[in-house]
Amino acid sequence: MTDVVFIEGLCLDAVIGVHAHERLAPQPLRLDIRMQFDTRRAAASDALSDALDYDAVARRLAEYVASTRFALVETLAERCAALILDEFGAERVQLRLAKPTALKSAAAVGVEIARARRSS
Ligand SMILES: Nc1nc2c(c(=O)[nH]1)N=C([C@H](O)[C@@H](O)CO)CN2
Repeated sequence: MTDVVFIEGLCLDAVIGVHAHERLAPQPLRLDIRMQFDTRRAAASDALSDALDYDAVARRLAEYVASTRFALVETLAERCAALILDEFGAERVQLRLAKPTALKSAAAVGVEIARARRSS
């Protein structure tokens, strides 16, 4: 089963970066998220309670990211992926975290990671 619930182009702001000027104010981030989740139950019931609610994920990430002040995109990406796996029951998550304004010479910089839920 490889059903995926995705969020494309989630725009969030965070204080993030290694340079002093990045510590002074939030900067824009773009997240692209693919969450592996069996969608058959939700499709059968047509009930949001059976789905991986991407609106709830987006709202929870916005709340969490706004509270962070990491140096590296790697750290924030890791924490966001863990939050999705732990709180929303996704089997796997692929997360791309980009800084569109960090480098004047680039359209964006960032990191892409893939993490799976650890079997207990
Ligand atoms: N692998 C990484 N390299 C760099 C990062 C990062 O988060 N991960 N961050 C910076 C600066 O904060 C840059 O984004 C702004 O000048 C440089 N390299």
